[in-house]
Amino acid sequence: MTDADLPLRQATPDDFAKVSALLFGLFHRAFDPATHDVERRVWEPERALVVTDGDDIVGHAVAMTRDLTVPGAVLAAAHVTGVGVAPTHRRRGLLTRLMRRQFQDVRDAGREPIAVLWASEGRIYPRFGYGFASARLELTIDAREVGLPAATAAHQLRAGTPADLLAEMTKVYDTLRPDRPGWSSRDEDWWAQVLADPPAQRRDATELRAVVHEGEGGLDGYALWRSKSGWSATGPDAEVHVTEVAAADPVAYAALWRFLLGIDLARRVRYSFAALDEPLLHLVNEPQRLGTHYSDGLWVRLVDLPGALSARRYASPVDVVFEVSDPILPENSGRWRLVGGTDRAACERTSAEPDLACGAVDLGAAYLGGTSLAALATAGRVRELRPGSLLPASTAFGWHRLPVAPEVF
Ligand SMILES: CC(=O)SCCNC(=O)CCNC(=O)[C@H](O)C(C)(C)COP(=O)(O)OP(=O)(O)OC[C@H]1O[C@@H](n2cnc3c(N)ncnc32)[C@H](O)[C@@H]1OP(=O)(O)O
Repeated sequence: MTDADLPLRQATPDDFAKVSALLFGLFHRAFDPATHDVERRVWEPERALVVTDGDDIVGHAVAMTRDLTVPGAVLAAAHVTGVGVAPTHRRRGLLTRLMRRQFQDVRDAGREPIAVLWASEGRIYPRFGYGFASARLELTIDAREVGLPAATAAHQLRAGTPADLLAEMTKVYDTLRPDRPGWSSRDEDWWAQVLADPPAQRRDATELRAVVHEGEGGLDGYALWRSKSGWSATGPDAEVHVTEVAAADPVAYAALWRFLLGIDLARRVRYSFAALDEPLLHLVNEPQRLGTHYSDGLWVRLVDLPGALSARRYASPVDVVFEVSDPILPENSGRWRLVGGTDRAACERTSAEPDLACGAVDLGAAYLGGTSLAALATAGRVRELRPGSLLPASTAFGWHRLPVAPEVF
């Protein structure tokens, strides 16, 4: 039997043990029962695909059912994860088969116009039409070298375990989510995944801790963090590892960061999910000492191109014709006229002369408003066919807030 003939099928609940063993191995993680259990809670067998070779599972990919906030809208989006092919079967086209079938399934279900993922390596997914759509800043903050303005309003911080404060955190998250491109919906199981804190993954740091903020109007922010003890020849040298900060207003945002940066005995604060337009850059008195490092984020695939382009909103009026190429999903190829603005959008096939030419991969990259069409044009990926059409389209695809995903899924 050649690899092209190996059976590819929808998973069953009983497949999870083998899928889990495959993924632990591929991602170079020692098996950990606690992680296995929490991953099982979010795994969706009916949306998982496996390739088998005899009794072995040698390939896997799953699409999780979650919503994603995009500019001006909250959309159903296939959250693709757990992609892997056994080292014994790599580079023989199994991933290609899994991706094609997954797109077909998503298209057939007709519910999700886009798919989204975190890529283990940037080289893997552009060939399948995924564009690099959001980036993030990883911060290593020199806590004693940055100052924040003093508090100006009455407020209160309440600390507890994540389990104790889950209801409060869920409330804040769901209130903020509709206006935060890159945030994914979290049901009870996803919160369990986000808060899962297996000792095997703590890397010598403490358990996860939570703090919520209450301002004059009540609950309006929270942070999740852990810390790692450290002593140097000159004294205390602990680190605070912040995993999430969410705040509904500037008072809560400043108060949470004042708390995190002021924890006694700590000298560094690490945070890996800052947006490229992170407000902290403008709050502290020494942004250089935030120790910013540019890093990756979400990759977006327009599975149903007209459905996706008409589902988001645009920062300014746009009326543009794209000539799109999409070798993997030819249904998306051809000329599309997009007319939209801040309150509505429509995208339809047209025979009109095109203004811009690009791949579906480039519209995926631009979709969340984090990668500009102008930058893609400078990189030679988007071509301006009608002079003057690029800048208004590029402005329209932007948004008032840059996308950032608060968690790796
Ligand atoms: C959303 C997520 O889950 S991200 C996690 C992705 N998984 C991992 O990184 C785990 C370790 N790696 C793997 O499991 C596998 O190597 C995979 C899944 C990345 C690739 O699976 P394969 O079955 O080997 O891929 P497949 O044979 O279909 O390759 C298709 C093409 O992509 C290329 N390709 C695949 N993986 C890579 C890679 N890691 N780097 C560069 N090119 C790659 C292949 O060379 C091939 O190119 P070609 O068509 O020009 O010959």
